[in-house]
Amino acid sequence: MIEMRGVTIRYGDTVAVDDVSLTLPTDKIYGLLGRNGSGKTSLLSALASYRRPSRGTVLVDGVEAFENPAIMRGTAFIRDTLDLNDSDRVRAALDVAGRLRPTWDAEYAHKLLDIFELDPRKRISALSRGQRSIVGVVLGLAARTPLTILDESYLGMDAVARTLFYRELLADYLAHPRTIIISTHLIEEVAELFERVVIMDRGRVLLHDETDALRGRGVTVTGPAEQVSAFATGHTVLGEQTLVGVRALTLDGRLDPDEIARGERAGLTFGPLGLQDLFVHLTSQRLEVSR
Ligand SMILES: Nc1ncnc2c1ncn2[C@@H]1O[C@H](COP(=O)(O)OP(=O)(O)OP(=O)(O)O)[C@@H](O)[C@H]1O
Repeated sequence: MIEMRGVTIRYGDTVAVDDVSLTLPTDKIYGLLGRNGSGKTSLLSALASYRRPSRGTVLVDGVEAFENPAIMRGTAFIRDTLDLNDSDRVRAALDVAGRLRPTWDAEYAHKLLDIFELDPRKRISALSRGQRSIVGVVLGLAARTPLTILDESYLGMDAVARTLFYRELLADYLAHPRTIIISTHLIEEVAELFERVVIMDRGRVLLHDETDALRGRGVTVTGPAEQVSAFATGHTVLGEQTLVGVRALTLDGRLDPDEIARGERAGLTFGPLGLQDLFVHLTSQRLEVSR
């Protein structure tokens, strides 16, 4: 169990994390979502023992995490800015990681480089942005640490590389269950991987729940604009998209099955609420929804 108790992180006058208490059961994949500047990286730095909170504590299985060598060896914190020696070759960077971590799987690391078609003889300084991200992802996955944190670590990767990454992450997690926390802005793309979702807003945790429970929080209804609007009367609308006469509305809450059946007979289609729609709704005050 990983616990944050009353964690506050300040930079001068800025309160980046504001009195957060959070309990994270282990061996799950978490998605950490939040708008720019909402405090995700700061929160993750405290979870990874990179930063001592201004106030509060982080406990791993009841033990204070900060400056605890065993907990730190068991934590991989991969950020978009990799802390690597630029003159090293990729192979050397992997060797360093292997010496630091008892759980490191060198064979798996090289298998991942093969999958991503990255030559281990390349120098870190010669890598493209996406290739640097691939090195980060390899360092995170092959570490097989009880706590693995990927903080927007795969942003430079192209769509093929990201798909390979999601596939590998899931396969390796199923073979070696551990706690993985992924912070991302590519919500819909990774939503399927998350067992639980934590949403931050202005330094606070707005929501922490199972992904399946969140999906049950709303429904989308799509069809001819007029019919959709008529159907939505009396419901709270969370989001709207209209394109050449077809309207898709996201409605709050579950619908009565009879109501859905009536809507389907009228030519409307229904689907579950997308995580991104819920996120946008919960964290944006400035997006006006028109009807
Ligand atoms: N080293 C720092 N010095 C001063 N302020 C900082 C520092 N790091 C972060 N902040 C501030 O703390 C707040 C939270 O930043 P943080 O990087 O944790 O957010 P984030 O959710 O990770 O953002 P993003 O999605 O843009 O990466 C922001 O207001 C940011 O300006």
